[in-house]
Amino acid sequence: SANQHFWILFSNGKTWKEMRHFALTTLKDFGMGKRISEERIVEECHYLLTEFEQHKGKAFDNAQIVSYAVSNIISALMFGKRFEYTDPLLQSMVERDHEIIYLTGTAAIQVLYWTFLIYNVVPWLGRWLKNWRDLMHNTEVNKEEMRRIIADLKETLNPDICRGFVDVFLIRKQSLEESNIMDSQYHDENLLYSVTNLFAAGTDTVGSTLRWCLLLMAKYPHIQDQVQEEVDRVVGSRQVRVEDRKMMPYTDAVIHETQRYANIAPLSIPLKTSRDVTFQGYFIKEGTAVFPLLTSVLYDESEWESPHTFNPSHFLDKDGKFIRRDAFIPFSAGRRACLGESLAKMELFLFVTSLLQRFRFTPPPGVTEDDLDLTPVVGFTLTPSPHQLCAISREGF
Ligand code: HEM
Repeated sequence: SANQHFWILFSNGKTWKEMRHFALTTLKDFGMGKRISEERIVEECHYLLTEFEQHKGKAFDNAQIVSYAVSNIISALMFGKRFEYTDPLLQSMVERDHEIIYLTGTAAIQVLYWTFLIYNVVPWLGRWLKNWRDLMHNTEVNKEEMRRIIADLKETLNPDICRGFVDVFLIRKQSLEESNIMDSQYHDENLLYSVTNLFAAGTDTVGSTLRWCLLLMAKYPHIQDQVQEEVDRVVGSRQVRVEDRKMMPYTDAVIHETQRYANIAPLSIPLKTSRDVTFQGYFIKEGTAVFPLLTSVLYDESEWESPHTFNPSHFLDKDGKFIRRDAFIPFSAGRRACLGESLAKMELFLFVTSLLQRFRFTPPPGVTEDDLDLTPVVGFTLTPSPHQLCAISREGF
C-alpha cells in the first residue's frame, strides 16, 4: 500500500514506535549530535568549500552541491561512508529524493484543490495522475538503488566492525532470527524504508535551509557583515567547532531566524489524533487526520515583533545575547517531533559558519539585492526558487 512507502514518517502504532526508538538509539550510538558527527561534518565542509572555490567567484546555482554534502552526512551515519560528488549513485539518489519531496507536495496540494475546486477536476486530474505516476516511479527506482547498497553491506557485514545504522539493523535481524523470533519488525522491508526515510527527511530539509541562509545573506549584506565580523572575531581563520556557538549569539540568531522565516515544512507531517480532543472550541474525534500548520506559529503576530520580515533580533536581547523563543518550532513538537533535530542544528551551524568564514555571498553581476527573489517553490517543503549566487573568496583565506 502507499502507506508502506513512508515507514517512520507516515506510519503509526507498533511499527512507528519500535522503528523510531531503534532509529533514535542507533543514530545516537553512531554519534548523532555528538563529537563523531561533528568530525564528519567538518570533513564534509572541506569538500564543500573546495567545490565552491572552483567557481572562482563566478555566479553559480549551489542547489546540487549543497544537497550532495548534506546527503553525505546521512550516508556516513547509515553506511559508514561518504560518496564523491561525481558519483552517479549519489547524484541519482539526491535527485530522486528531491523529486519525491516535490511531487509528494504537489500531489497533496492538488488533492486539496481537487476536493475544493470540483469545477477544475478535469484539467487537474491529468496533471495529478502524471505526477502520481512519476512519484511512484521515482520511489521504485530509489528503493532499487537502496536495495543494492544494502545488499553490498550485507555481503561485507562483519559483526565486529559496525559501520553504521544498516549494519546494526542487520546484526539485530540475524540475532532475532537465530533465536527464532519471527514476528519482529527487523525485516528487509523495514530496513529499506528506514534508510530511504532518513535520507528523505534529512537531506532536502537541511539543504534547503542552508540555501535559504546563503540567499538571505546575499540579499541582506549588512546582516552578512555582522555574521562575518563575529566569525572573524571568535573563530579567526581556524576550523570552526560546535563549541564556538555559545560565543556567537549573532550567527546563532541568524540561523534560527532563517529557520523561522524560511518555514520549510509549513504543514509539518499529517498526524492522526490518538484520542478525542477539543481544540479552540472544536471537537476532533480520535483517529482524525490533522495537519499541524507550523506557519501559524512561526509567523504568529502575537509572538513575533515582525513576523514577515527577516529579522535576527527576534532571537537577541537588548545586550545582543541569544534568547530562546517558545514559538520557534520548525522541528514541530511532541512525540512525533523531528528525530534529527540535534544533527540538523549541528550541520546548519558548521556549514553556515564555514561557508561565511571563507566566502562573501553576493548576487550575480548586474543583479541587485532587491532583485533576489524570496518566493519559494512549493513542494512538500518550501525551497528557494532556482537562483545563482557568487561565492567570493574573502581576504586571508
Ligand atoms: C532543518 C532541518 C530539519 C527540519 C526543519 C525538520 C523538520 C521536521 C518536522 C517538522 C517533522 C515532523 C514532526 C511532526 O510530525 O510533528 C520532522 C520529522 C522527522 N524528521 Fe526532521 N527535520 C529536519 C532535519 C532532519 C534530519 C537531519 C533528519 C535525519 C536524521 C530528520 C529525520 C526526521 C524523521 C525520521 C522524522 C519523523 C519522526 C516521527 O514521525 O517519529 N529530520 N522533521
